[in-house]
Amino acid sequence: MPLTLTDKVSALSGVGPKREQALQDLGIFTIDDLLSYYPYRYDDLGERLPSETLDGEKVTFKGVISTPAVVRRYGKRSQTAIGLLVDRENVRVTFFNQPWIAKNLEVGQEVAVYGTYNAAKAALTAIKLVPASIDGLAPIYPVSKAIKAKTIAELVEQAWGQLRGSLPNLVPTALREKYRLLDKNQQVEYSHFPKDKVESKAGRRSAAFEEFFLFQMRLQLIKQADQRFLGEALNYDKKQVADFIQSLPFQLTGAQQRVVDEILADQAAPQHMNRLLQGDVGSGKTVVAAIAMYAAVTAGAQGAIMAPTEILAQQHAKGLAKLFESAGIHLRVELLTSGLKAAQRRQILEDLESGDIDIVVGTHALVQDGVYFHHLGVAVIDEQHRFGVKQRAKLREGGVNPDILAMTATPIPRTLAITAYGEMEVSIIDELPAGRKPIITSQLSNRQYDQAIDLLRAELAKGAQAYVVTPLIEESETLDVQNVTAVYQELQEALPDYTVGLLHGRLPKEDKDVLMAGFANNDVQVLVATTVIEVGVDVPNASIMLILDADRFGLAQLHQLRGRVGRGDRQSYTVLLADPKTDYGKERLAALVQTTDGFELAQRDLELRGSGDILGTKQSGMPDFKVGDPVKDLTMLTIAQEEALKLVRQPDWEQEVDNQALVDKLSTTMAAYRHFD
Ligand SMILES: Nc1ncnc2c1ncn2[C@@H]1O[C@H](COP(=O)(O)OP(=O)(O)OP(=O)(O)O)[C@@H](O)[C@H]1O
Repeated sequence: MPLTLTDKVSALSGVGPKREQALQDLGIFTIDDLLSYYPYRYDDLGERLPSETLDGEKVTFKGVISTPAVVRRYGKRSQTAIGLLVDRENVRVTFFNQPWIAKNLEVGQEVAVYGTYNAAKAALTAIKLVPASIDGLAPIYPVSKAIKAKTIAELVEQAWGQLRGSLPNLVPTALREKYRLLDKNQQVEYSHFPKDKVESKAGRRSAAFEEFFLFQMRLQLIKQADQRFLGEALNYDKKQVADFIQSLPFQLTGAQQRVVDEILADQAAPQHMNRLLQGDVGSGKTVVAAIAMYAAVTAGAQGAIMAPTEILAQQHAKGLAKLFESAGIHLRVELLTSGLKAAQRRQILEDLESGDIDIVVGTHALVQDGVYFHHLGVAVIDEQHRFGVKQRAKLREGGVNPDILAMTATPIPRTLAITAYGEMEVSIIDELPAGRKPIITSQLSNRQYDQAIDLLRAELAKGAQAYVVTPLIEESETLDVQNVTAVYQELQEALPDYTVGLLHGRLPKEDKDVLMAGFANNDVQVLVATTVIEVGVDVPNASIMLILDADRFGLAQLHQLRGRVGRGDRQSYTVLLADPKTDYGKERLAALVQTTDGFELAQRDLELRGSGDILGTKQSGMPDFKVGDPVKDLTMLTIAQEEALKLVRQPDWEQEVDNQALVDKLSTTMAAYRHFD
C-alpha cells in the first residue's frame, strides 16, 4: 500500500510504539504532521574558503590533511590537532575530547570538517567530521529527550522518498502566483533538504504563508459562522445603564467610556458580539464587564462571568454584588464553582434555568454539562486564553448564542491583536484611572533582604498592606510549599505586630477563602503567597509587594504580579529581590524598574527575547505557530488574513477555490460549526 499523508507515523519502518509515542509528544501523529515538522535551523555543510568566513561563524571546510594528528591529553580531557589545507590556506583544526579520531586522520586524506572558525588564529574548533560528499544544509529539528534530530531527519527522508512530487497544494494557485510562493512539493523539499540558504529561505517563507493562511481561513470561517447565528438585539434600558454608571464611586476614564460604548452598541445590534477587551493591569476592565452584564439584565436577560481561578471568581462575585448594592440596584449575583455542595449546586442550577439568578460568576464549572441558562445575554470570559474554542462553543448549546466579551491583561500590540484574534473585534483600554500614582519599582540584591523588610515595615506602619511573593521552584509543588512556608514563618517572627497569612495552591479551598477575605478586610496585613495571586486580586489598600528571587519569573508575569499593588490612592512600591546571573535576567528586571507600561514592557520583552516567543506561548493565548513568527512576519500574517477574508466572503468559495485539499483540510472546522446552524 502506498504511503499517504493521513497515515500514522507508525506506517514508516523503524517506528514502533515507543518511537511513535515520542513523535506524538512532539505533535507528530501522521505523515502529514511529520512532513510539516520543519527544521528550526540548518547546519551549513556547504564548503567554504577560510577567506570567505567570518570570525565565530560555523562552517564546513573541505581540504587535504597536511600534518599528522597530534594528540595531547590533560587528565580525562584531550585535544587532537591536524593541519588542513583548504584550497591554498592552511587551517589548524582541533577536535576536543575525541582522542580516537586520530586514527581516522591521515596525511594526504581528503576530509570535510564542520566547526566554529577563529579567524585571528586561522583555527577551526571541530564539531564533527562530515562525509566529504555532503553538500548543502543539514536540517536540525526541534527534539525531545526521547528522540534524536537525526532520527527525525531519517524518517522525513523515508516518507519523502515515497511521497515526493505527490503533495497537493493547500494555498490556491492564484495566491501562490501573486505572492511568488513555491509549489507545495518544492516547499517541503526546500524546507527539509535545501541546497543553500536561498532554498531554505524560500521554503520557510512558503511554509509560513501556508501556516498563516490556514490559520486565517479557520478564523474567518469561525467568524463567519459566528455571524450567521444571529445574536440577539438586546433591548437594554439606556436610562438604567446610564444611572448605574452615574452611581459608580468613580468616574469612568475616557478609555473605559469608549469601550463601554463599543460594547453596548454591539449588544444592541442583531449581530452576535465577539469582542476582546484588552487593558493593562488595573485599568478597570471589571467595571466595564459589570456594565455589559447589567445592560443584559435590564433587557430581561442574564449575565455570566468566567474567571480562571476560584479565588478570582469569588472576588468577582463579591465585588460585583458590592458594586450593584452601592448603586442601589437589586440583582441576584451567585457564585458557581466546583467547590459547591451538591444541594447548593442543584439550587443554583435550577435558579439559573428559571431565570431567578441575574448574574452568575464561576470558573470552568460554568461550561460543564448540565448548566442551562434561562436566557444568557452576555458571557464575559476573564483572561480568555485559559478557555478554548470548545468552551465558547459550549455556551451556545441549547440554542443560546450569547454575546461574548473576552478580557485580557496581556498587552499585545494592536495590529498583532487584530490579526491574531482575527475572529474577534478588539477594544483597548489604554488609560489608567486618574490619580493613580505610578508604582515605584526597585531592585535589591538578595543580601539586602533586611532592607526590603524595613521598607515593608514602613508601609505597614502607615496602615497599608503587603504582599510577599515566592517563586515556583523547579516546577516542584512540594518544594514551593516548603519555601513559601519558611518565608511565612520568618516573617511572622520579624513582624510580631501584624497578622501574616500564608497562601499557596495546596491549601484547602475553605482556608484560601478565609484568608483572602481576611486580607480584603485588613484582618491580615501581610500575605505571603506563591504565584496563585498572579491574576486579578484586587485589594486597593495593599501598597507594597516584595518579590523574592524575582529573576525566576518571566517579564509578563512580574508585570502581572506588580499590578496587584498600585490599585488605590496610595503610593505603591514593588521590590524585586534578585541577583540575576544572565544579561537577559538583568535587563528584564531593569525594564521593570524603568517602566510600568505593559505595552512598552511587552515590546521590550520581545526585543530581549528576539523572537515571537512571548506571543506564541501558552501564557498569552496567542496561537502557537510552528514556522511563522507572528511578530517578525506580521506583514505576511496580515496578507494571509486579507486573502482568507476575501475568499470566504465569496458565497461559493469551496467551488470557487477549486482546491479540494484545502476544503478537506478545513472540513473539521466547518463541521464543528455546522451543527449550530
Ligand atoms: N475609572 C476609575 N477610576 C478610579 N478607580 C477605578 C476606575 N475604574 C476602576 N477602578 C478601580 O481600579 C481597580 C482596578 O480595577 P479592575 O480590577 O477592574 O482592573 P482590571 O483591569 O480588571 O485589572 P486586572 O487585569 O489587574 O485584574 C479597582 O479597585 C476598581 O474599583
